Amino acid sequence: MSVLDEIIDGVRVDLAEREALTPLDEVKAAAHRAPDAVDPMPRFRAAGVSVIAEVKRSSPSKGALATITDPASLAADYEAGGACTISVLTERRRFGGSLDDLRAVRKAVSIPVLRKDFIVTSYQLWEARAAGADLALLIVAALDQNRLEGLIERAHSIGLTPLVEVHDEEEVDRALDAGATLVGVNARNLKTLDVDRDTFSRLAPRIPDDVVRVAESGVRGPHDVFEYAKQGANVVLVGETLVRGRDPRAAVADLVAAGAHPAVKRRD
Ligand SMILES: O=P(O)(O)OC[C@@H](O)[C@@H](O)c1c[nH]c2ccccc12
Repeated sequence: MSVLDEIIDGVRVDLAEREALTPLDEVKAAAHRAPDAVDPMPRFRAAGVSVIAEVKRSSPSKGALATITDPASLAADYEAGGACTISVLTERRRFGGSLDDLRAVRKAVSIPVLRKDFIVTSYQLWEARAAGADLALLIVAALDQNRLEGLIERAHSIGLTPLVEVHDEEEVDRALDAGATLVGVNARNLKTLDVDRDTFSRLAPRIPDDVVRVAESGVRGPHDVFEYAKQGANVVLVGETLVRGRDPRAAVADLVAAGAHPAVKRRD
């Protein structure tokens, strides 16, 4: 069984508990009461490379990364540093996250918020919206094609922008076939946890220009942002480097400055 399979087994157990506690109708009602979602796509399509900064306590590959006592203030620092979106890991067992973290972050920032989790049912999309998320991650490797298409449609229908994550050529094709307009290329293989920073440059040419491309994982600093920019990224998603650093606001600002460098391709 791959790491991804193990994570998803745990996610399904936790999900069943929440479903038993809160019927879908209640989650939907809460989602309808939430303020309207913000569309992140115009910012992602703007000139330069924008930064999604992630609130991440632990990871399956490295264990505990940082003691984040106040996710809301970390997210506020990210926003002050110029992040255009905040990603919040809500998976509990391996990443130490929760929907409470997402709700706290939502209250603290005015930029869009992404629910980063292993989403396998529309219940989790409704939960995301009810907690105030604007985007939700959908991992192609975790979903068959029917389910992927269904979840992309459902996300749009409730106002969430789906970030569709891929790691190889076949997954890119599946994401595009399913209608993804925001595609994340994860340098980390979720089945083995290995990072290969050449993944983005290999897959980017397969992704048409009208689709927004996000380079995910393994960004160590401004140099990597610059490299991904040259390879055609519109957005970078950064977790570990930011939560481990001493000054998250300055660290985000450095990445944002690299993404706004005049040598970085401008999109009109
Ligand atoms: O901490 P990093 O290497 O900067 O990576 C962030 C992000 O890309 C990573 O957390 C991630 C990408 N895709 C995922 C899917 C599930 C959980 C986590 C992830």
